[in-house]
Amino acid sequence: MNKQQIPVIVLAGFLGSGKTTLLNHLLHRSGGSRIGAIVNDFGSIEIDAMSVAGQLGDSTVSLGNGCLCCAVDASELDEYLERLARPSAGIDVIVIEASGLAEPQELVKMLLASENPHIVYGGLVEVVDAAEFDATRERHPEVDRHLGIADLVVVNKADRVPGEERERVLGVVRGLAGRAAVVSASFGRVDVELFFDRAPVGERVGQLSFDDLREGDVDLGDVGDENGACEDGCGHRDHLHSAYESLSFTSEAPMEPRSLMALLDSRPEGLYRIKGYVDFGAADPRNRYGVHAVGRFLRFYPEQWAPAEPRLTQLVLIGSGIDVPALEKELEACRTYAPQADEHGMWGVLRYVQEPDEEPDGQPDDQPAEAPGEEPGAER
Ligand SMILES: Nc1nc2c(ncn2[C@@H]2O[C@H](COP(=O)(O)OP(=O)(O)OP(=O)(O)O)[C@@H](O)[C@H]2O)c(=O)[nH]1
Repeated sequence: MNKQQIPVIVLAGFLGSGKTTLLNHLLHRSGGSRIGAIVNDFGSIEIDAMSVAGQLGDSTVSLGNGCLCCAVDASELDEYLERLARPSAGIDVIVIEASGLAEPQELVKMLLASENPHIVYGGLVEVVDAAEFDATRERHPEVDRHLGIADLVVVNKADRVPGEERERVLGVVRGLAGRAAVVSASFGRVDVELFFDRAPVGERVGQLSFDDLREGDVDLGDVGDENGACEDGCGHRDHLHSAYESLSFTSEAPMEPRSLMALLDSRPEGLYRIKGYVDFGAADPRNRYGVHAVGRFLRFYPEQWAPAEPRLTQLVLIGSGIDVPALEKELEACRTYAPQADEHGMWGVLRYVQEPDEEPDGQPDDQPAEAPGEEPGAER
């Protein structure tokens, strides 16, 4: 490897497996290394990019609204790589966080094909949600193929899976991952050296070529197949995202907590992933609520509004077989214009706020939220 070349690592994994959490861990624990991040959001509101520490700046860029694997040409990616790899940026390693529905081999191919002399492909890291692993594989057998081309697999959410079951999942993943290193983690807390120094650099990465990737190639011949082609007609009928739709919802009016909880508590099976931020207005004027749903798992994360931050609700909902217009109407119906909050309205939300002992370890720029109890109308 040319010393001047910056390794570019692809961070992939199914919806909600913990890619952004892991990227934030890397950013916080990078020591003297400077990480450039490219974040690819599936929805048109760039929630992942907003959740990345430091957010968008000279070292983090966002590529939103669709999977990078279906970019008609790779020029946008090249442009970002160029920007991050220029010597004046002082970047040591670049991490591309793929959307949760991206086809990793397409991203790897783009990197291998890049003519940018400053970068070199640095390996594929797949993040697996240990708690959802069986269900995800059942719905998407393609996941096995993704693990087969990985250089490092992080079996995340170990905290949600008891000992024996975790060992079983690790065993299955090891069987599928071939020669990749497999590590178990909670909240993406992996040894950072796995990324920057030791793995995923190694024989396997050195050998990965177009030929390796071709084995897992999909049939690109069926453009327009109504059961398979991507919305944008790229024809990648076997891509995970071909069966998924997303809804991006923004509201300037606050959300009424009881109505929103009624909607979330009865969300349809196919609505696998929800992420974003909610403004509950008078029910808790101090905090915005980060929200994450992954399968049946739901959590709210209160955090203080920044002083000049516009009070918006911004949500991305991703699912398969969902009725997008109906969901949008239901969300619109949750908006409230009432100046006073319902006294116990937040109870339903606070059930889903994580306990302190579930928290990932304190990160330098974590901003603790204050309980809404001090505000009129909000109680725990
Ligand atoms: N219990 C538990 N929750 C986790 C862990 N890692 C991440 N989470 C939570 O899982 C949810 C999704 O995490 P993200 O890091 O946003 O997942 P992602 O893979 O970036 O999601 P997409 O970009 O939508 O595919 C969040 O609520 C995280 O706090 C973990 O190890 N244990």
